[in-house]
Amino acid sequence: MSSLGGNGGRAKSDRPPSSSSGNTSLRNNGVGAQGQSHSVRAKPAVSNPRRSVTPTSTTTRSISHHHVDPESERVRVAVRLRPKNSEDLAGADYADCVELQPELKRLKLRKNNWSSEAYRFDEVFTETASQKRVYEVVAKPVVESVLDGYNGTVMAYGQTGTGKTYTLGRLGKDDVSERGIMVRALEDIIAGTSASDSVEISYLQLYMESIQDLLAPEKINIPIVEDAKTGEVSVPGVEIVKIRNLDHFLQILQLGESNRHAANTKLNTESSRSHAILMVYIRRFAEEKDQTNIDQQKDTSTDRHGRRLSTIRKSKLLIVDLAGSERVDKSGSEGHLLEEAKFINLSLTSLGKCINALAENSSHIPIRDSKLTRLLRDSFGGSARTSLIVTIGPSSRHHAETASTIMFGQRAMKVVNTVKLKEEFDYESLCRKLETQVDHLTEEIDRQQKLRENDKKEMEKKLDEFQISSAEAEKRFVNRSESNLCEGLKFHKNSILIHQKLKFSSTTSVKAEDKKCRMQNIKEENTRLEMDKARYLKHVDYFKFLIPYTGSKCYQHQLESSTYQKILADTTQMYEEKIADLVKQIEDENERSVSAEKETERMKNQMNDIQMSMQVDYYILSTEKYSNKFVSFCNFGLMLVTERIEALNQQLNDECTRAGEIEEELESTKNLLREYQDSVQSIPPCLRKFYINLHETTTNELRLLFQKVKMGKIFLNFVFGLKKILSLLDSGDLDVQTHAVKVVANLAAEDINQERIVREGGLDALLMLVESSQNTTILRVASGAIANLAMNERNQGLITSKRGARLLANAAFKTDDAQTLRMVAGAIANLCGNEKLHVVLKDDGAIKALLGMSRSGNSDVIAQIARGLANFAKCESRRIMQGRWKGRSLLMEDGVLLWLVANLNTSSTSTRRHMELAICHLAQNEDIARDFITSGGLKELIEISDTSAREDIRNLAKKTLRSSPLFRGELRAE
Ligand SMILES: Nc1ncnc2c1ncn2[C@@H]1O[C@H](COP(=O)(O)OP(=O)(O)OP(=O)(O)O)[C@@H](O)[C@H]1O
Repeated sequence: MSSLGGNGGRAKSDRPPSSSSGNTSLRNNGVGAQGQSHSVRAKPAVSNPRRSVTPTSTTTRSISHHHVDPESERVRVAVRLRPKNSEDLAGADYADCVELQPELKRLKLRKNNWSSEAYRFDEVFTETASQKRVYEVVAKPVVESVLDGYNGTVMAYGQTGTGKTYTLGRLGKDDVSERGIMVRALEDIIAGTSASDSVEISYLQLYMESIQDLLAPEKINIPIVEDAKTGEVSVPGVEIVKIRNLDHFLQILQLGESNRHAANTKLNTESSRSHAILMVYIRRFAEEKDQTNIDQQKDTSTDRHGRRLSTIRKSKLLIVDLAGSERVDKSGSEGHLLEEAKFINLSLTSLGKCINALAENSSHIPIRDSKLTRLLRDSFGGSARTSLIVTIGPSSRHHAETASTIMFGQRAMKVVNTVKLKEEFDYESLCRKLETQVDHLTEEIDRQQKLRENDKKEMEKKLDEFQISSAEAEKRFVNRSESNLCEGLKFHKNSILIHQKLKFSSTTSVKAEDKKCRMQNIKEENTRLEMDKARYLKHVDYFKFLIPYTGSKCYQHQLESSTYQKILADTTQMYEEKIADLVKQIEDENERSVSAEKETERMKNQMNDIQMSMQVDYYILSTEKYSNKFVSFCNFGLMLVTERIEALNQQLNDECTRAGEIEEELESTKNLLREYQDSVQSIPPCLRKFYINLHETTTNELRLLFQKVKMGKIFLNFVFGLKKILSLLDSGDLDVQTHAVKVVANLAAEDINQERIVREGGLDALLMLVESSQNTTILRVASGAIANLAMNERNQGLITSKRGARLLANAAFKTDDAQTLRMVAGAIANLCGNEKLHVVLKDDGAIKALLGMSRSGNSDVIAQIARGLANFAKCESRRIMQGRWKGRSLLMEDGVLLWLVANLNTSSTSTRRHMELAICHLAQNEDIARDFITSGGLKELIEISDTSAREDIRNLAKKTLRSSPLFRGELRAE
């Protein structure tokens, strides 16, 4: 399961690399695998799987199917700076704690007063960034992917009053350009869904570890339910409202807002003390378009009632407005509010811990520590696409909170989610569809069965009739013509014979033609013979006519000669026979011709019969073929449905098996955790060896450690070694001591490590070094470490209570090394910002020492001195203005004003700004007004009101000049 609760083992190859620290180092380039795009959403190359539905038997089954097309994606983080409010402006602070470089997507945070660090984010919004732009960069890509079926989270994190609710929850009733992410997201979701889809919301708040329904505030303590198999988190008791349109949503959101509990704190009278979570549930219907089933789709994409059948994509958008992340002590919470802040801190702290653990690829993610982390388990390291906007204010007063907010954002950027498309079949529809298909097919099969039976009966009848008629025909054939009729019968059973028969038929016709020809010849021959006979008879007649007239004996003789008579008789007979024969032949031929014609006619009739029977055959054959085809089609359909059911069964089995595997995995992870905890209890031998032997370790090992710390690779994980490292601070080996103090100084640079360093005795050890070490490097590094610790309000009192101010003052006189003096001055300057320590600082000689360090002439040192004096003077003037203090400035005795007047015009711009501020604030002390005039302060104040590079300082100087009667008098006198 990959979520807040359990992706510890996942490789994070695409995690953004972190670069080494330094005065302006990039702690996190933050773009990593996702490239430079500022868009939160890299349009996923997630395929759009379609599910095919196949016809089945009459039983249907609904099996949950989660399509998984995972894609690694880092949590996207943007930072937004709130414009200065009246409090920020009134304070006319010496410097903002951040500098934005939006074109580089970079933010520079003043690390301390001599250096800053740069951090890169996915986007950096200046105070002028519009709500529209913030939505489009931070939330719109998430909203679009939610519409595509992915879960998404948009979350705001930051100190109270920095604009989380403004960014997320602004309704913009009067001015739509003011609308926040919630309204804009719903606007896009409503526009991106159709009437058949559904958009529902619930709105809840997490307050004091209790979930309350903001749409039904009477519902409190609503439990969170986690699906053991899918890990999905739900809050089943909450009200879910189906959204009709944007106006409807605005009404609901307003109702929820009015129910949201907001407690006043000193920091912001409208500060929200609860975490508000808007949940938007989207169900979208997607059409089936699987090409493989296109034919079946044509028939079955609607059920019998004409309803369309589809898959469902269910996705969820969380918009989370976290409670303020400031510390309890600073918000001035008391009593109930203190309790409340503890709970708020508990959930935010555990969110931070989870994010740290995920960013560090830890095997244990403490998701169960709070309800907030349980609710957000899918948003960090899970399968949702997540965008985080961290909001910060400009004021240096909240430097520590701003720094911790920025670090939270940086760590969140290292968290990688594995987004997954969540698509399910609309199982109800699928069942309906399968049932419909089954009904349809069953009906069709019955109908076809009936048709087939009818056809069969019809065919049998026809076959019978045909058999009868063919038997009769056969009989007739046999009777009429022994050979030809039999042949004819065979023809109808065999197409080859039919062709032969056809051929025969044409041959018969040819023979008839021959006969006609021959008849013609015979007739012609006959005619010719008849003509010969006639000619011969004429010849005989002519001889008979000549005989009486010639009397010629020869002729007589010839005529009476018996031979001649015989020849004549024979010839005559021959001709007569021949003629008779020919006549006979003609008659025979005529007879045969008639009989052949008759036969031909009969054969033609026979042919018609045969063709008729052939058509019957063809009909029988095609009907059989059709019904066979239909049967195989039905069988195919049945087979597909059966296969589909089997596949779904298989899938169910697979998922059950997978669930079993996951449970086993969980069990083994738990065992591992137990082992790990055991091993933590008794520090593993390797670690023990490493740290116990640290005394003897070479400086190279320490160097390596130092590098690691410098690279930011070791933060809280350093627990095992911190004590040992601290013990090395008083090592006899100078080299070891030097490296050890460097390690500690670098650890102290991280806010997150400071509490532990102080608890483990690190502050004492550092002060001891400042007091006793003669080594310049050690002195410089130890002072730097103390300066870092002194940035944090909670350490400042501790430092002075441990004589830190005096030790730093002594150190200031002990060395002339400019870099060491810069650190010492920086440390004192930080302490000057705490009004409770002013007296101690003065009494312990820290102010005098501060001024004394200007002897170095080093501009960096002078910058720190000026900053310290500005801090001091500002705190004093604030107390005076708030009526909490009256009296001469503690700075006057040590000659601060004279120093300021003397150095003002020779300093660099930024140092000059601090000096100008110090002069302005000192000028507000009425009790030193006269000294102020005589020391030349008034002249400088007038100059500042006119020429200062900063408008706010010019205004402060003018205001001071106006407000002091003495100054006004002086000005009039001039
Ligand atoms: N970008 C901005 N532009 C203009 N005004 C802003 C901006 N951000 C915040 N504000 C104003 O600052 C004030 C505090 O903002 P908001 O209530 O949103 O802070 P928050 O971080 O939600 O505080 P809390 O944690 O207490 O809820 C509001 O008056 C708000 O209108």
